[in-house]
Amino acid sequence: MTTSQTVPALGDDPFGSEILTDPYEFHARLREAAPVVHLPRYDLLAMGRYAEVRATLSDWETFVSSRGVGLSDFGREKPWRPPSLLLEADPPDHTVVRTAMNGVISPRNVRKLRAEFAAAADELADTLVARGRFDAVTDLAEIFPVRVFGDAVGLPAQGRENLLPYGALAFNAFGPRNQLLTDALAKAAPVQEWILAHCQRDELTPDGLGAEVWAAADRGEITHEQAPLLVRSLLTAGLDTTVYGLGNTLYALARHPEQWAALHADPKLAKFAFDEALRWEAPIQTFFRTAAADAVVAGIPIPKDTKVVLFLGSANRDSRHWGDDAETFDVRRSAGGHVAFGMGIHQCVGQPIARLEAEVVLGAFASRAARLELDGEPVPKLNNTLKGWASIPVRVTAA
Ligand code: HEM
Ligand SMILES: C=Cc1ccc(C(=O)O)cc1
Repeated sequence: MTTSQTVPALGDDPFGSEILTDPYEFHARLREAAPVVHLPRYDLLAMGRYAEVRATLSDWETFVSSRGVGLSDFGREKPWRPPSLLLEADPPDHTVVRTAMNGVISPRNVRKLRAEFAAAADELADTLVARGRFDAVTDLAEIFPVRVFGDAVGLPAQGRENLLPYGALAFNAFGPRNQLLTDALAKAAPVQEWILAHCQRDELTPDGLGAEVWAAADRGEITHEQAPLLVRSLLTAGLDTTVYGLGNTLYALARHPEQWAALHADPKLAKFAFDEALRWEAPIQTFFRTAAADAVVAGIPIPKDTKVVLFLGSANRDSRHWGDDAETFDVRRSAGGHVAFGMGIHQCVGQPIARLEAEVVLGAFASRAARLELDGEPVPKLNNTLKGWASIPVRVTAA
């Protein structure tokens, strides 16, 4: 008897439109069924409970990333692009590159970004609060990160419209080759060309994070052949994630006016509101690992070469860890330990930048707007990996 014949099975398609739009009912059944569940549609083993997701993310030796962190097993299929030197690498190779990237996204380099990020946030908040009614995604969440992070990396102003489609392609590519991925691949060529061109030193400003990656190569921390791939990591992971993270945070706050009131009363809650929103609606819903050896999770055998899918969004709402009010959005909750940024050696290296963006944006709006409310039906934006919104009409009442 193989594991897939001994654990409960769920016939759902977690990459179908229904669950991508609203995953929470499926997550509840997944958590209830068992610590490890078989998804026969993709012949995957799935984990939806906090304890097992956290443990599997932390056990990088057994559950490896170098065979891909999506559905595709790089041990069996050619990746759609050269694998990431961070996300899709294991120690010791990963360790060297991650150490270099930790130096690029250092506290000192992030502190240097604060003034420009805050000025851009204040300018955007002044404009949008004066307007009174706007779209929290198209006027804010999709604008702010592209402006401030695009500048921080050192990209030219022209061509930035390639960034979000490239990220969407990369995140769709972690999933199955369904219509979402097929459509993204169909229009990928010009976008990929622009991205790869702008990983080169001479396309980046001399004082940005991209230049810092190339300077790490000059110091011998990484090779010059690796440098463009590391800049590609920044361009792949640094935009869509924060766009969805900001959008999801504003959605959560607009859906819970009493939570906005708490934030308006105390704008220092901004950091907590962001973490709680990431817990409550994780921008990245799933990541995969591959068992490099026979393993056991919660007493369940997981054979070597098995692909396991980890439902981060489900783990973040597991009442076994978060208590009976796990489904409640509460900015005063201590959401520390959530897995929206992952856990372990691959835990998000860009966290400090994502948090800085959220802190200055939420702080700028919280101090200017006494009320934030939905002003129409939000429209989901479907992606195999990312959960978030294409549009969130809101209206604000100036303080
Ligand atoms: C709200 C925003 C963000 C979210 C939710 C997020 C989420 C994540 C998650 C879940 C991982 C772990 C992947 C795994 O375990 O396989 C990760 C890794 C990573 N993130 Fe983020 N991220 C965000 C923002 C950023 C930003 C702004 C950057 C760039 C500055 C970035 C760069 C990276 C990189 C390079 C990795 C790979 C790290 C490694 O494998 O060692 N992320 N992120
Ligand atoms: C968290 C997502 C993510 C996507 C791509 C990369 C990369 O390309 O290195 C890293 C993280």
